[in-house]
Amino acid sequence: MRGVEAAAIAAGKADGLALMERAGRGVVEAVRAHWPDLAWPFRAVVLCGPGNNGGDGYVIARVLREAGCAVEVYALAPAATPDAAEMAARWGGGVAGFGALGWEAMRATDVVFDAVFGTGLARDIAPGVWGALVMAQEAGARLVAVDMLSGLDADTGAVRAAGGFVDHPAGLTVTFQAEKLGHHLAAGGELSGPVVVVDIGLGAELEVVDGAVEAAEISVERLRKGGGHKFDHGHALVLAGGAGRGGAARLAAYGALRVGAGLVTVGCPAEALGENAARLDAVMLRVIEDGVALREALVDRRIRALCMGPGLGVERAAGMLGAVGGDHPPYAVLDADALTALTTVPFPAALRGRAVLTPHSGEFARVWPDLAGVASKVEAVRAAAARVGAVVLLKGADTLVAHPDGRCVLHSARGAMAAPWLATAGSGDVLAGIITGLLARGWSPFEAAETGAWLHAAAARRFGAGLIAEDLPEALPGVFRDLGL
Ligand SMILES: NC(=O)C1=CN([C@@H]2O[C@H](COP(=O)(O)OP(=O)(O)OC[C@H]3O[C@@H](n4cnc5c(N)ncnc54)[C@H](O)[C@@H]3O)[C@@H](O)[C@H]2O)[C@@H](O)CC1
Ligand SMILES: Nc1ncnc2c1ncn2[C@@H]1O[C@H](COP(=O)(O)OP(=O)(O)O)[C@@H](O)[C@H]1O
Ligand SMILES: [K+]
Repeated sequence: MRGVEAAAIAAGKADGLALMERAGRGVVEAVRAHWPDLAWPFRAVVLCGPGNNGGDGYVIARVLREAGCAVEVYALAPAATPDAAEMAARWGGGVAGFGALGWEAMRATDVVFDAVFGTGLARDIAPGVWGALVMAQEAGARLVAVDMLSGLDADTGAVRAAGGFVDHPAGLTVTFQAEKLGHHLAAGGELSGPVVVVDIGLGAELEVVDGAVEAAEISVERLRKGGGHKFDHGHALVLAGGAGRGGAARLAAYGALRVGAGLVTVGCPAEALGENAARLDAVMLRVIEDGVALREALVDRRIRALCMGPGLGVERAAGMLGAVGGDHPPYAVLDADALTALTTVPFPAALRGRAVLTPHSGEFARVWPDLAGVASKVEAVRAAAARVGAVVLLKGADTLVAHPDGRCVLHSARGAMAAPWLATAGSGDVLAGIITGLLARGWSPFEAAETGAWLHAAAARRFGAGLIAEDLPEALPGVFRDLGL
């Protein structure tokens, strides 16, 4: 974002002061629009940092004063950039230090504006800074984060505050020109609250910011089923584990079938045949005892996609991974036990460019322990994809999908897109199945993963509260109807 601003300023599209004025005014307008119940004029506290985020704060203070609000300004340190210093001068009112902040002032205020740090956060914030934000929340004021809640890293969403931080989301975050990754990833997804974007006029061509990570999208036209018979829509094979362990694979199988694969077969050991037969109708069944049997099954080149992992058992998964190869390897989703198996067997070379790996954060740390500590989830998942030469989808409310070539998309389930009922046993198995079904239909791994994440969350939202994993495949037809399919 700062690059964008610098480019706009250099190109003569805007000067810093004009952008800051629009930013500050935009925050005040966003507050008016977001809280129609807030009586004007109100009492406000503005917390200002030394940089341009603080500069926005001084604009906010002045604009509120003009609107008749009683405003108190507290500065962590004097304004240290030319633009912020100019805005502090234009404010011209009293400025107290953070040391003067107390419960009395906080309890007497309606809205607290956090303009301490924005995109320039460079290290952990001092306890006095997060303490002030906590005090605002506990005193019952509405907390407005200017650009970023101070202490959240704008790129990674990580909290940079030793010893503590706020434990409720901001009442509102008002950001400029475009959302930042830090509003969606890690703690930022939880703590930013509703995020409103204010256009400060940087120009439409500059709106895609922070490079390379874009929002996950779907192609409705590609989801449409054209003509042809069932084999034209692909055959998916879901590998299952032994007796009593078939639930996860069955969930995946129904995900694959509902997303439109022409045929879906569950491959299980003979001991689990009876159990699966009793539970499956439209999904077919065959005995696949081990890796040798899998290799034989894959001679049928109509089997376009494999789902390996849900309920498979780590040892069985390792054997199956070793069997995938030959001249015409299938496309594959590696989830759950197949990911754990990657700690003992190598990723099959035949699946390079043909697989989607779908770890949650625990599985990610197991497979790539050295990447788990990387502060940026984007960098970690990109590095993992590059290492295996396959698509990696790192699950969570902030799902990221990375291609080995560096492309990366974010599926953020927050705000209007929230899908908290997905946090339920077996929902990941259905996601693996949905992606497998799309691979069977001929989608590329990256597109299948991106679209799978989108459909999975959309199905959860459509079903709503009370969702369990079984409901996800059943909710897909409704999602498709909503999309006009
Ligand atoms: N012209 C512009 O560049 C515009 C900038 N805008 C605002 O400017 C912000 C970015 O401004 P800056 O780049 O000045 O950065 P910030 O204002 O976010 O913070 C940078 C300042 O804080 C200090 N700092 C960083 N981390 C610290 C820590 N943990 N403890 C103590 N001090 C710390 C730095 O030394 C520097 O003085 C954006 O978030 C946005 O709010 C908007 O006004 C839009 C226009
Ligand atoms: N709070 C949440 N908001 C949105 N999606 C979530 C949330 N919690 C979990 N999910 C999604 O639910 C799925 C859970 O998968 P996983 O952890 O593998 O569970 P399981 O192994 O029980 O199937 C993932 O797709 C994940 O992205
Ligand atoms: K801030």
